[in-house]
Amino acid sequence: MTSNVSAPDISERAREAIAKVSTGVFVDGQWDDAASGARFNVVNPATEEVIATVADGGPKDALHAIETAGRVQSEWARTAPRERGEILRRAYDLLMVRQDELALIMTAEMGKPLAEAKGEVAYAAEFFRWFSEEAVRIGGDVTTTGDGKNRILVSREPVGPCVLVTPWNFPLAMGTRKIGPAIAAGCTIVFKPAALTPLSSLALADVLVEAGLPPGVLNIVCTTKASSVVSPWMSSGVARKISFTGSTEVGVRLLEQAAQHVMRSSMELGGNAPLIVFEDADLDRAVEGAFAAKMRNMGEACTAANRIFVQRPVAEEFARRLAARLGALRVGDGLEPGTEVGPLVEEKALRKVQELVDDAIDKGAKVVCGGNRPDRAGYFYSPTVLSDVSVQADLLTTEIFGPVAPVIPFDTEEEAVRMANDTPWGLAGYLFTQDVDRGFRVSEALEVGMVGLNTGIVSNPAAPFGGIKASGLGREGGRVGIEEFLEYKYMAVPRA
Ligand SMILES: O=CCCC(=O)O
Repeated sequence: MTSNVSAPDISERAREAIAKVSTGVFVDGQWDDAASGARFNVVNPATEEVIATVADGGPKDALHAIETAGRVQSEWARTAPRERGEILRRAYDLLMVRQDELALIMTAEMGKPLAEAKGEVAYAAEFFRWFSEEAVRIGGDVTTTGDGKNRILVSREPVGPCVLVTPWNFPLAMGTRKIGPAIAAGCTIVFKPAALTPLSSLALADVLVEAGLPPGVLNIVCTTKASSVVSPWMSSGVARKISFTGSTEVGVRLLEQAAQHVMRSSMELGGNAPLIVFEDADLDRAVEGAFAAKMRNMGEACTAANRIFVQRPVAEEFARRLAARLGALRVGDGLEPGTEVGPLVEEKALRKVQELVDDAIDKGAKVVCGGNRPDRAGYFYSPTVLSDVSVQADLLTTEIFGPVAPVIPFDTEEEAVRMANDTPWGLAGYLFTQDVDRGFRVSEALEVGMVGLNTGIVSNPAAPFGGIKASGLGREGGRVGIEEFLEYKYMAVPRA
């Protein structure tokens, strides 16, 4: 990254940007303290310093938010689609105008390097642009019954008030990917962002207000006790839909709660993505693809390549080249110019990564690069490549969520596909081959919702993002993204 701004200036600009963020509970267009008056700390994972405090919401705040969303729903559903689309389009423009400022906030609260944070702001904004275009294309259908006696008029209506719960790893984009289609469809929202990264979401509220979103359509409650806010929403009988991104364990609990009120549910849950490199692959391309699939967001992505299977004749060479790529990366505070790998989000995450690597080494893995913590404050872990990883190693059955690339050799295509599918998860998978038939054959055999064929990136606002098996239900983005927020209604009208 090139920059003519020195590190202290950037930290100062980050402080100024954070100081502008409203840090209360946001309900009915008003910012308030939490009913309990409690606040919690937001910590910069690179420096371990407190950078802000945020209102720590609880059940009272949650009830106020869901009642508001319920009260405003029918009026909001009647707004012109073009009006909803234009609010989203203005919000897209505002996000892009504030790209630098939002990136500074994101890097300070979450750790990703500034260049990646800017990339995420653009990615997040694109969901608003995409759904601004979808708002005016909510179609219907007119047909006739088979016996010719009735007309069938099919219309699409907003599903109703939505509970949106997002994770810390993409603090802005996971919000816009849910808020965009909800607004486009005419749904009101109660939204709980992750407690580790609330500032980006709170800044987004200000953007939407400036873009003209009416009071009560979006209500935000941050909290350190997720169930004290989300459970009242789920049991309110007012919320008609839950859209959650996070762990499979929490997703299952939310589905149980959703079942009590038969709520529509979209779940974007964990992953354990396989990445397969066949001996006929263009190895440079495979290394770059594996690098992207592993190192995007420091490995803290549900799409991250968690298990890299490489055909035996090229396994050693591939591991060597990948290690050369990862080992050369500059690790540091995301706000420092030139940083390519930031810290992990919190100490717990760091400990987990360290334990997984130690376990793999105990079970015979060789460290090709990394395998340790750099000697500095903050939750840093060195980019790591492990080769000859045993299938018994815990990191092959656990979402690593860190910059660790385990390389596992294989002999045959059947063996690679069998190992790739040997997991309860099914979010993303990647493969590298120059054989067209094999490319399609293996893509079709992988039990996942998304395949990268000779590419390490699958995420795009125009694509239906989501998984199968324990990785979730429903899709976000693409043409189908808005469907998750719409219900069908049909009228039968006699043709007499
Ligand atoms: O962690 C989930 C990845 C999200 C994305 O790639 O859009």
